[in-house]
Amino acid sequence: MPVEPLSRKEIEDRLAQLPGWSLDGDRLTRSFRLGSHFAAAAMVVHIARVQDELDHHSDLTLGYNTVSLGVNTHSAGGVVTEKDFELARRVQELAPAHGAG
Ligand SMILES: C[C@H](O)[C@H](O)[C@H]1CNC2=NC(N)=NC(=O)C2=N1
Repeated sequence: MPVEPLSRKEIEDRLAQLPGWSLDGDRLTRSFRLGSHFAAAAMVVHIARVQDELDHHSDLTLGYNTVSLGVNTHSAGGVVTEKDFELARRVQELAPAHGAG
């Protein structure tokens, strides 16, 4: 089933439930700060597993004590869809276990 682009209002309504996430152009983005570089690397692996499960993948960047994501839906023309929010919610759920804020 094709995924449809979300309207600006639909995106803003969903962002209101996702602290720390924002719309940067046509991508949902968020950065997390962690207690160590190794903790950040572990969170990247955890996110990678979820992304494979969802078959939906962000640009996922490991920095010094940071993890950053940017995601949109290529198959919908590189815009934000419900699939991006599904991934963002899953990342929000796993973040506390990594001490990520
Ligand atoms: C074949 C596979 O389902 C597609 O390439 C998936 C994989 N992961 C994806 N990730 C993202 N962010 N957008 C997509 O359109 C997408 N498509």
